[in-house]
Amino acid sequence: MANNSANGDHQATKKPPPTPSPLRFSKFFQPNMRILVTGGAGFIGSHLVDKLMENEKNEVIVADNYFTGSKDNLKKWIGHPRFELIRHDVTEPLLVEVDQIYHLACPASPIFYKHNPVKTIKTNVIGTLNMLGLAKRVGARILLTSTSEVYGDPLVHPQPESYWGNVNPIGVRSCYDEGKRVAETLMFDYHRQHGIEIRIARIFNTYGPRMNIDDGRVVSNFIAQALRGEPLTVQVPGTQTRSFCFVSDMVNGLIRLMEGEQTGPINIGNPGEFTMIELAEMVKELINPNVEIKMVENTPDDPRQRKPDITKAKELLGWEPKVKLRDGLPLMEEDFMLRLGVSKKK
Ligand SMILES: NC(=O)c1ccc[n+]([C@@H]2O[C@H](COP(=O)([O-])OP(=O)(O)OC[C@H]3O[C@@H](n4cnc5c(N)ncnc54)[C@H](O)[C@@H]3O)[C@@H](O)[C@H]2O)c1
Ligand SMILES: O=C(O)[C@H]1O[C@H](OP(=O)(O)OP(=O)(O)OC[C@H]2O[C@@H](n3ccc(=O)[nH]c3=O)[C@H](O)[C@@H]2O)[C@H](O)[C@@H](O)[C@@H]1O
Repeated sequence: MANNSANGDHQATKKPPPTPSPLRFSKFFQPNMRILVTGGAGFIGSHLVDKLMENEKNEVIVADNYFTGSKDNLKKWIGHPRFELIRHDVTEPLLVEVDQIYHLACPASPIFYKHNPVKTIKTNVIGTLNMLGLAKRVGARILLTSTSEVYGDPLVHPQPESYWGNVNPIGVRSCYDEGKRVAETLMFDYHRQHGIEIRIARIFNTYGPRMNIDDGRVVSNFIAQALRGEPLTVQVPGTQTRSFCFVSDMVNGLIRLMEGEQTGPINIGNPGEFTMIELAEMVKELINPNVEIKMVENTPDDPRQRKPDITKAKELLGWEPKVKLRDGLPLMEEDFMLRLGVSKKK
């Protein structure tokens, strides 16, 4: 494992953070916490918005270009006095007055981020630069949703935050992996150079209701296939592993990180590790025992194993996931059946 002293030291910035709006300290006017969620119309973002809106002291602004997200995910909040939805691409500057920024905007599914790789890089680099510029101007705290893909095809297992990763810089996944690595670099440079309050979450595979049907990610693919009675497509060799975190656990982890004192990066994920064959067998057992499991071709640079070391999240945030994969998968079923217009096949 590479020695990564930088991971521990970056709290010690000399510069004071920029001053938040004077209203924050007003004696007579107590404003709500104004929170920007970029990518809030997407899968994780919309669940995060639901949770943030539960707190009556929060005002939530979502900025999203709807590339992989949808207004449907937010329909219960449209028209709510504490909620605003802006069609906006983060590669363009955004002028809003906020206290916190959850910066999620970025396609997450490999088929979407590979669809227009140059745009994916721009979203990660220029988009993060713009959101950091906004954080600097208004004195907001900013949280980046980075990814376990910064570890690439990891040579250390499970992956602690101190591991620097094994990433192909010129492969078809690089627009995402390297884009997020640059986004992390930008976060720390703004922190050290300008005193911005930053938080970095390294998210491991997350699943749950509202994932795009057929967006190519393995859990949504298998559930949709099982409900349609189609074969579950396990990409070879099938022994590659992933660790799957239910979305409600993820959202709690992100909020804890934002509210705490740690910059991160901190792994947020569920350490339960499964091969893709094991996942297919579980979906078959729980959703539709009549479907076949079919081996199909894989895509280049697919990481062979992935499992978070969540010691830091446990110790520093007091966070750990609660929902086991076996309990989480059935929680997606109803949402997928409704959207697919099918009933359970048994
Ligand atoms: N879901 C996972 O397993 C996972 C794992 C690691 C990291 N993440 C990160 O978490 C975040 C959310 O992931 P998700 O699974 O909800 O994905 P998602 O694709 O459902 O959501 C991403 C959202 O960002 C929006 N978006 C994309 N490009 C944009 C742009 N240029 N300007 C404005 N909006 C833009 C999309 O329209 C969508 O609403 C992403 O940053 C992703 O990299 C997710
Ligand atoms: O956790 C992460 O950091 C990243 O996880 C995902 O990346 P990946 O793990 O490759 O996600 P999937 O596309 O769901 O693939 C997982 C595994 O399932 C396999 N797979 C996928 C789809 C399928 O139909 N069958 C199948 O066996 C793939 O070969 C791969 O080994 C996404 O790239 C990002 O959302 C996220 O940043």
